[in-house]
Amino acid sequence: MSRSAHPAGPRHADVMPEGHYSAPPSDLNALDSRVWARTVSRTPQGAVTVGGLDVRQLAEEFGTPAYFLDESDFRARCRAWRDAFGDEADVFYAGKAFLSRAVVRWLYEEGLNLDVCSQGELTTALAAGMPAERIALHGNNKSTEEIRRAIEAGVGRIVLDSFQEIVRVAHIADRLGRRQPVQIRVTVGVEAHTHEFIATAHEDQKFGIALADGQAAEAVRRVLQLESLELVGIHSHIGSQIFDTSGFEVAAHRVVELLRQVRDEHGVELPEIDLGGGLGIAYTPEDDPREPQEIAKALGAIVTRECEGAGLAVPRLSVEPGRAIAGPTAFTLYEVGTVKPLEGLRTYVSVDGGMSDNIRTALYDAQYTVSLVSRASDAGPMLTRVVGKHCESGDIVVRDAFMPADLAPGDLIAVPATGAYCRSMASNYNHALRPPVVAVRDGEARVIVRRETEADLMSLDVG
Ligand SMILES: Cc1ncc(COP(=O)(O)O)c(C=O)c1O
Ligand SMILES: N[C@@H](CCCC[NH3+])C(=O)O
Repeated sequence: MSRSAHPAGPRHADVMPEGHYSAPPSDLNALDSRVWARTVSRTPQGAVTVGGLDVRQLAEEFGTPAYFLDESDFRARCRAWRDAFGDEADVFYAGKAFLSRAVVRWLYEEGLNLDVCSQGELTTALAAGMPAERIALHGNNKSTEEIRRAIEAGVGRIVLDSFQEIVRVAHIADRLGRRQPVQIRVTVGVEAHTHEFIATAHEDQKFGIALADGQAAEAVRRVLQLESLELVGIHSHIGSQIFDTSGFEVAAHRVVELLRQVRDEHGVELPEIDLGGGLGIAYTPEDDPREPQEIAKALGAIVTRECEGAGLAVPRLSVEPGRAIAGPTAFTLYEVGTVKPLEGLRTYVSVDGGMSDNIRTALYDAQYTVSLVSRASDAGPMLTRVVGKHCESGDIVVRDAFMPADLAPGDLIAVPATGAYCRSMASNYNHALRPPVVAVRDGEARVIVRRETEADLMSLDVG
């Protein structure tokens, strides 16, 4: 549909412009519990609260844009994963989704382990007191310094990603006089039904060692020969924002086949299998994620069945959810700066943040919803595009959203489900100051990552 074909007309015209939207929701003031953190609700007076605190007061105190994270929801999700997998399995929260020292303490207290994939994440984890044996180190190109720090700290596992890395980790462990537990990350050849940039188990990509051509079996041979490495298991991560367990089923089948091969060739039964993370969340009410209980049951059953078929003892299972824990627990609060109607197209709503605090829309064409939160409105719907303030026309936060037609500068709007991969992927584009993360719980709000300041920016610019 070409844009010039759209007649000028009412704000949401008879001939609708291209986009991902369906009909306007019947109630623009409703907050769909599938996409909002658990303690978010709208008061009878119209404003929205989180953890019992009014967003207008939060904006007043902490400014906008800002991420507000529902701590009790985060902790509840940790517990749900922990309880669902029980004592026979380990849950490693994937720190890349969002990590801070407060988060590390919550993970520790709720009984989760932690997957880190960089020195910064490792430092954060250790600084907040996560016991090293509960940390796993990932990465397709870990530096020698990262490896040294991890081994010295005594991390529970390093996940090996290439043949060069096998030698590198073995050498460093040897020099430090350690025997380091390791897993080998394999690519199982599954095409995950997700965006190309976040699928990770097809063979033509940078992560892992391929099962298909015997490379993974060769990696096992090499690791088993190295005194300073203790091979504890095989790791597979098939991608991200995945809704069904069929990809995990194929992955488990192929990983168990490798375990069988290893037993037959070396007489060794590897005690661990990690199926990675990647479980999807609801960004819009159309998304239908599985509950941890259901996932745990399905994955446990798949692994048990495959191992029984191969005559192997069932290894200890681990998983690495990041998005599924952090994602739904936060929203980004923005103030509307300008409202620009383009007749017959849509209304552009500019907010005080943008692609610097949420790159996912630009990067993956991710879909989000948005709501007016500083008041309720009984105005009719208008089709909007929520955009940021960056010098980039692709600076879109929410591509298509219906908002009340009386939306005006000064209103506060919020985008839910921004707890994962928003603050952690935030940038300083246009010298933006990255927003704070404010944890809210039982009527109290606390900054856990402070807003960047101009002084922070200037301190990097050494003249
Ligand atoms: C090895 C590994 N584990 C876990 C995750 C976490 O993924 P998600 O946040 O989608 O659960 C990732 C990222 O995709 C990953 O690469
Ligand atoms: N950052 C991605 C997912 C990649 C996860 C890490 N392998 C996202 O926002 O969806």
